[in-house]
Amino acid sequence: MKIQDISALEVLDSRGNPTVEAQVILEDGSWGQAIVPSGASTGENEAVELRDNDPLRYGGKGVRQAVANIQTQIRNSLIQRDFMDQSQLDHQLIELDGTPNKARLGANAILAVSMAFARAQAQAQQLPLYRYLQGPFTEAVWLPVPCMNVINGGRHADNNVDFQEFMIAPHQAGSFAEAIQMGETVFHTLKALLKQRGLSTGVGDEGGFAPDLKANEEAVDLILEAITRAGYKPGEQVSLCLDPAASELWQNGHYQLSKSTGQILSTEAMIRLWEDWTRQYPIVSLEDGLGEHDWEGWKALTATLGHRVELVGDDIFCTNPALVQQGIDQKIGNAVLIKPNQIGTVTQTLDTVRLAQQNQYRIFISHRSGETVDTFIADLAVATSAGAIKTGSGCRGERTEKFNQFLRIEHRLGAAARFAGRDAFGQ
Ligand SMILES: C=C(OP(=O)(O)O)C(=O)O
Ligand SMILES: [Mg+2]
Repeated sequence: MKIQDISALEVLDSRGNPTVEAQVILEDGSWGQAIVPSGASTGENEAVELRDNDPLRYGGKGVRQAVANIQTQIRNSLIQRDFMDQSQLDHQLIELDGTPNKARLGANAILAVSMAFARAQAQAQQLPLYRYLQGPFTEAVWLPVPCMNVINGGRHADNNVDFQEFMIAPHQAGSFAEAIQMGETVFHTLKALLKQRGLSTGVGDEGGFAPDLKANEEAVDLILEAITRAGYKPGEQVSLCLDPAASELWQNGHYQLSKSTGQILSTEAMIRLWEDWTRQYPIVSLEDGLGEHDWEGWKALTATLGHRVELVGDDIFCTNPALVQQGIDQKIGNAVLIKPNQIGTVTQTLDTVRLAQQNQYRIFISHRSGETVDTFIADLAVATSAGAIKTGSGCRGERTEKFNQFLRIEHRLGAAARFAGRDAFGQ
């Protein structure tokens, strides 16, 4: 079926920065729309997010050029053409861009069109998006564990906590709906606990609380207490996932805890810290425990902890199949974080998922810290049978809308729905 029209406009993300929205209309009137998100603690090898650099508009963060690229070059090369499938469309976009990292047209422009086309095709084929995206994957009936980021630090909050994300994983649930209820109960209990301790209940970029604390460990202690007070057993019903986003701490070959004590740690000291934390606390998943340049450190971390903890690569892999392949070859990590805008098309995102799964690496689907109410990643998680998703926590609409989409999918699947549970972390 031919593409009849493509359009785009500049809209806003949850940080109030511009981002790209695209619409694709097919000749039968089927229609798809999508908005791309934006990261703050980005990996160096991510596909290029095109910004205008005009200091008089949004401090240089406008995306008018990316929008113009959709309305002119991309539109001209796609309309009145018939694409057999998602892959053909995406490869046309990659070819048109002509660079290895989508620097010419912008990954934000390309991904918005790729996602909008997927939605239009799903509508034309009368399929829910998760079924359209399912492709050669196993049956799309698995709902992931919602890993809710309840304390924010690092680049995502103006507090004194160095590590970026402290998440709860309510894995001992019978359904996604029950997991959300458990997670929200802990979230609200944590709020009451912070209030009682005289700590701030203001939230960071991803909806988790962002208090100033005595030490990074206090974040974990508070969450464990909230889990217990909420009536759950830490480690049995609700465990922890961390994303310290260690690339952000990396300075001159060391890790610097500059928001708290200023302590400077070697790679070996960081590995020891994660060994201690994962023995002491019920941590099932550790993302970016070391930085993207520290491949030797990652090898040692994987050899030390990989048999008992999920080690997720975000900045080091950038959802890029070539980098994931290098990681597999060098035995780095055992799971891949999947963020479609790190690579820039739906097809390449699915390629990375497939490569990881074929090599027994788990996948963990992720939002960005700058989000919108677009729920594409929820359908992507079900389509790929991803065991886990992180999409913030309980009180910001752009995050809860993803939870709501999972609730809709679970409702729609009815008795066929399955909840991933603890297996999602290889435990
Ligand atoms: C979601 C993350 O943050 P950002 O979107 O800022 O990269 C992350 O680091 O995993
Ligand atoms: Mg990360």
